[in-house]
Amino acid sequence: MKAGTIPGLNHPGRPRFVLASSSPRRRDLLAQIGLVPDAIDPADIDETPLKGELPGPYAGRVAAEKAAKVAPRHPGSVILAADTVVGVGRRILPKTEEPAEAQACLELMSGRRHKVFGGVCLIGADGRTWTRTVTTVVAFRTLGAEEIEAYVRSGEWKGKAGGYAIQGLASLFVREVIGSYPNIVGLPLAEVGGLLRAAGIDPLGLKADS
Ligand SMILES: Cc1cn([C@H]2C[C@H](O)[C@@H](COP(=O)(O)OP(=O)(O)OP(=O)(O)O)O2)c(=O)[nH]c1=O
Repeated sequence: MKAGTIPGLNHPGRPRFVLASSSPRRRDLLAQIGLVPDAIDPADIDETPLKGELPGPYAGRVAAEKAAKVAPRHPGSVILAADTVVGVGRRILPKTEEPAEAQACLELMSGRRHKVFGGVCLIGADGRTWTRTVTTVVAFRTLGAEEIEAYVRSGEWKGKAGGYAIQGLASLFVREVIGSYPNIVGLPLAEVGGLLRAAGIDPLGLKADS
């Protein structure tokens, strides 16, 4: 094997792999483990939380619904879908679209911990389905009003769960991360690697689990 190449993920004969996501972060995270999807087919579903739904179950449910929506369009393919949800206590924070929403999220998270729930759903070529939710705890330091204003002006929060993106300027706010870092960005890679292997797309070129 050539130095620096990743052996297993794109091996000939592996099942066709479809990423059911429009997120460039998810594409980048998969590229980090050497996996280039054969197709990208985002799922357009209603992401409204159910009445009283908690953030963890919500992340898993939405990921499963995204995968189930896309799977019939790709028979015989492996489908991966995900959903990233930020929760403070029992509350689900929005994917922020307006500056005032982002400001409210940052004020809420300032000086305290929140949880990022990464729901992932993988459907195998034979229709077997795995759904997992991975939790990462993130502690923000106390943020000044001017810092929050400056961050809101940056626009980096647009379309991001909880109104921030840890891979950018918001890294300045993070005092501590407990758990998977890539889960915050969009995919819990350790978990995803295990599921891919079970579905016959074997990271590191190991034999797939049966
Ligand atoms: C908390 C946080 C979220 N995010 C992003 C990841 C997700 O793209 C987004 C949450 O929205 P999602 O609904 O999980 O994903 P999406 O709408 O971007 O893409 P798709 O539904 O097609 O898969 O927030 C970051 O990029 N960095 C962060 O630190």
